[in-house]
Formats: sequence, structure tokens, C-alpha cells
Amino acid sequence: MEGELPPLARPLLTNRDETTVGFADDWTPSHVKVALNLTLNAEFVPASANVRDLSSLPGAPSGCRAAVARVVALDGLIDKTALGWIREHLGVDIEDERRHGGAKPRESLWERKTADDDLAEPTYGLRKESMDRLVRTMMHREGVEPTTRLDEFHARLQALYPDWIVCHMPADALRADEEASEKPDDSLDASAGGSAGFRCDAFVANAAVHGDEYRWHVDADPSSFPDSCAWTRTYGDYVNGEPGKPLFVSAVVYANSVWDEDAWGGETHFMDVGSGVGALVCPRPGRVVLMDQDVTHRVSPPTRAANGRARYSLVYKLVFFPRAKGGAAGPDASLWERGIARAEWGPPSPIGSAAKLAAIVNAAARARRTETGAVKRDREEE
Ligand SMILES: O=C(O)CCC(=O)C(=O)O
Ligand SMILES: [Fe+2]
Repeated sequence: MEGELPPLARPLLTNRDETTVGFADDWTPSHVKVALNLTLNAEFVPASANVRDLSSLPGAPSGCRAAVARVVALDGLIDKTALGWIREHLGVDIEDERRHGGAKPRESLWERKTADDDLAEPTYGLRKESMDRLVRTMMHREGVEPTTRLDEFHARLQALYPDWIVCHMPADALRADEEASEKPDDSLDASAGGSAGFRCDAFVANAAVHGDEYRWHVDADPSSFPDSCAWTRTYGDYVNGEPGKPLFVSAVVYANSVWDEDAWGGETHFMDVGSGVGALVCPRPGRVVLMDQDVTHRVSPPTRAANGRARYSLVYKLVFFPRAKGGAAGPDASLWERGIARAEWGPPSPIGSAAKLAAIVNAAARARRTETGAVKRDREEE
């Protein structure tokens, strides 16, 4: 199906070749409803190849590119079977959830141990055994029965992005060399984290409850990986989103079966760093959020009114590998310009710094149009 895969590419398991037909419930990509399609974090970042022509921008720094990051919130993507499997593995009991004050994280599956950073109070994360089980069945590690119940979701996710090979983030390849070689067989083990202050897993599960504190963070950026790790040795040191390079994306699946979004809180917040504005997404059952992994975000905990209920999410850490090499002409930069936003979803809404950039670009385009119009009129008058 994939032909030869790029180095470190581990495609999501699916049950079929890549097609746009044959999905459950006659699903097609057009069934996806886009609740949010955002750009933010417009900035100049270092570029290993100066792919965007900046020569027209006065004072544009060389060796840099103009970048934005993206967030999309999608309804109608994940199927019931996959959602059911995820709920089982997170211990989300639908009956329990509908009861007043039900659905606390199950102690047999969850423990308070995950923190966004060193200052944060730990919040609920899946116990190692539960996470290992989830990762092994999902990714079909040797000696483990693969689940087929995620095939449909994975195939749909892949079908949304036909120009990319949608892969699991190779967590082991992001660790400094010595650490990776200590645990050579733990390639996609959820517990594969660095002891040298850099921790990165292929999945994260969250069960947020009232009173928790979550902190602003980015999931990953390839520019912050250790120099000696396999990823950087293979793909170089670059800022996420660079044309020609694999794109780091997180997919958040909201796993509750009921959620009162007027009363219970629990939204995911996204921040445009620098401008002090942002956006939020309610954890609507079955909604999936995709974001570039370098977007600053955090969970807001459930309110008191949620009555101790947990707000569940499963985060897939992904890497999108460009399918075509781009030939002699180099990578087709428009692929990275669109990123996780499909063209038919329409132009994204820019916020903060991205809104400011959009205003400048629009003003420049207007000025060019006026200028061209004036030149044309001058010629006609001659
Ligand atoms: O559950 C969410 O909304 C996001 C969770 C998150 O940011 C993470 O696990 O890294
Ligand atoms: Fe995150």
C-alpha cells in the first residue's frame, strides 16, 4: 500500500488500502463538519531552506520563513466502534456517566501522576499497564492481537489527508541517543520518556476533574529535540511546519458520552503567544481536534457543577510525512501552507498575530491592485 516508507514513519494501522470509498455508514470526507479552522502564531522562524520568497517584504530576514500554526476541530470524523474501544480502554462507563455525579476515573486504570510541567500538581494519567495495553493493541506490537476496532477511524483520518502518510510519532526516536539505546525494544512504549528532562509519548490519556490545574504547554517541536536523537539526525533541526519536512500534529479525541457544555467546563484552550488572545473548543462527545504540535494549549478543568465527573480525552501524537518527494522542483510548499486544513473547509480564521499578518497581506494586495490599475490607466491614456 505505502510502497517504501520514509525513515521513522509508522503509519496508523488500518484494514484497507488507501481509498476514498468503502467506509462504514457511507462516510466520506465531506461528512466531516468543521467547527473550528484557525491560524495563529504568525512569526518569522529559522528555515533550513528559505522556501518562501520573502524578497518582496522590506526588511525580511534571510534564512527565515513566515510561519503560522493551525488548529481544526472536527465533528463527524470518528466512528462509534472506535469511540467505544477508546471508552473501554479509558474506563468510561456510559451508564455511570449518565448518573448524577458518576464517572470518576477508575482507580484500577488511572493514577494521579501526569503533569504538564514541573510546577503543576499531578493530574490523572493512565497507569503504565493500562497505557501499555492501549498502545500495544493499537499499534500491534509483536505477540499482541491488534484491534480491528480502530481501523475505520484510522482509515478515515488517513483519507482526510491523502497527500500525507499519517503516522504515529516515533517517541523513541526523539530521545537522546544514550537513553534510546538503553531501551532498544521500547520503541513505541507509552512510558518511553527521557530522564534528561525531555519527555514525549506517542499517546497521552487525560481524565480531568474539578480542582485540577492544567498548564499552558506545547506538545512538541522538532527544534527542541536533542541533537543526538535519531529524529534530528535523520531530518535535521527545524521548526515544525517547515516545507519539505514531516509535520508534528496532535489529535485529541474527546471520549465522554455526555457533556453539558453550558455547565461543566473542560474546554481545550489555544493561545496565540504574544498577542494574548486565543480560542476554545468544548469537549463535545466524539469531537476530534487536530493541531500543530507547537501550538500553545491547555485543558481547562471541569467546574464544580460537573459533580466530580471526569472529562476524558485520548491524544494521538502524530507525524504527517509528505507522500510525494516533490522532484527536482523541491517540495510543493502549498502542502505545508494548507497543513491540517483541507482546502474545501474554506479559508481559516486568523487570530492574534495571524490576524495582524492577514491584515498586512490584504493591505499589500490592495496596494498592488491599485498600483496595477493605475499603471494600466496611465498606459491607456498615453
Ligand atoms: O485533552 C485535551 O484537551 C488536551 C490534552 C493535552 O493537551 C495533552 O494531553 O497534551
Ligand atoms: Fe497537549
